[in-house]
Amino acid sequence: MLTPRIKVKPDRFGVIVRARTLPQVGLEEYQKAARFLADAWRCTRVSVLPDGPGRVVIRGVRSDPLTTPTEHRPTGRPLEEVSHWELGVDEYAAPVCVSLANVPGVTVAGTPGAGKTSAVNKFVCDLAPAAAVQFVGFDGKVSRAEEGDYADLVKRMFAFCGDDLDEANTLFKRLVELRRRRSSVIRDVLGVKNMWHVGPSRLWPLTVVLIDEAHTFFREYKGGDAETKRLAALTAENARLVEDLVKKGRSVGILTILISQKTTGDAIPTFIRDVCPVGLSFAQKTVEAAVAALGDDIRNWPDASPVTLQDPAYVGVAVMAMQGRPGFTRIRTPYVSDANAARIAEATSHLTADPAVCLDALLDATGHTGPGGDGPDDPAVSLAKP
Ligand SMILES: Nc1ncnc2c1ncn2[C@@H]1O[C@H](COP(=O)(O)OP(=O)(O)OP(=O)(O)O)[C@@H](O)[C@H]1O
Repeated sequence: MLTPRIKVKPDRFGVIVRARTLPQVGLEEYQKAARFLADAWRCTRVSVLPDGPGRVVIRGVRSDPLTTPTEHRPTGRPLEEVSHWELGVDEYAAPVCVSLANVPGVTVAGTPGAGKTSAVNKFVCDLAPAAAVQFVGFDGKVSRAEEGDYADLVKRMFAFCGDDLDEANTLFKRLVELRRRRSSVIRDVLGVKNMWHVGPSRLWPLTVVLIDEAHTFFREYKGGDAETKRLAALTAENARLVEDLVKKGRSVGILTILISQKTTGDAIPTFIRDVCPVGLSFAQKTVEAAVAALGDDIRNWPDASPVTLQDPAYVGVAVMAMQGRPGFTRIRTPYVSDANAARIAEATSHLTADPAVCLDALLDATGHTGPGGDGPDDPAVSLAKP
């Protein structure tokens, strides 16, 4: 009998064990034994992953990281890398981080009270201290910013709009205009076709478009009277404008985050939803809602389905799908209180700037006259390199 030598590191949740494989006992045999190890070690769950050739790392958690609430107190200091979105920890307490570079859209779904607002608070608080990030907010739940979840965050937003469809339409058009201007000048001004090759900067900030209760802005109005027809035309146009932002915004540094209880096709048009590479879902009531939020594949992973997260112990737990990776990750997101979000928004409000104005400044500084500038020059001519 051979007994492998192991190295054990305990932590708050359990143990991390590093071991060598043995003749006829490889990774697969360790993995098959995981559930017996869980019983023997009195762990909630045990996973075995490769740790280089001939080595395995065994993670055993005695208390479940998913049902252990955590709180995050934002520091107010800028992140080293603004494109790193630290979401929380997975079921083995390993940090889960998503790269936002080259991501044009994110969807966040979940039943009321499941933790969406707290997740958005964290996201904004983490990025707000960077001058290279600007935010714009839409909240379909309120008429004015002071009424809702964005009452404090609005201080760090260069524009905000409530449920007024005309106002939303005007603001979406303004953002599409920014997208167009950026697309037409990016090569001349940044010297690259994709902003992520050089990273966001103060004058070319990552522009985060937060659309909460997104269905408000896209819903279909059915009816023959003139007002209903007008609203139907507005929401249809809103959908086309947001489609433009999501389909063409990636390379010019525009990230759209759509938040809605359900992300079924009637709430967020599928031509928008299906081009968002990152999807997060907090608890859901039905399999259909889970499929809308995470794609059809979630049917194949019933243990990870957000339908299983309806117990109050799972408030703040989200399931994530990432394009190009099999399976799903469950994540315990830390709670970020409104008070902390207010503190950070206030402390960083001086960094707020309209990216369109930043673009004007950048064009001026680099001697370009951008489209939409006042100069008599044909923009195509004035932007051409000598
Ligand atoms: N990550 C978390 N960890 C622990 N508790 C949380 C977490 N997120 C939220 N909560 C608790 O749940 C409550 C509701 O959360 P939140 O407002 O984020 O839900 P929501 O999904 O945005 O709801 P709604 O759709 O109604 O806006 C919070 O006040 C807080 O008490």
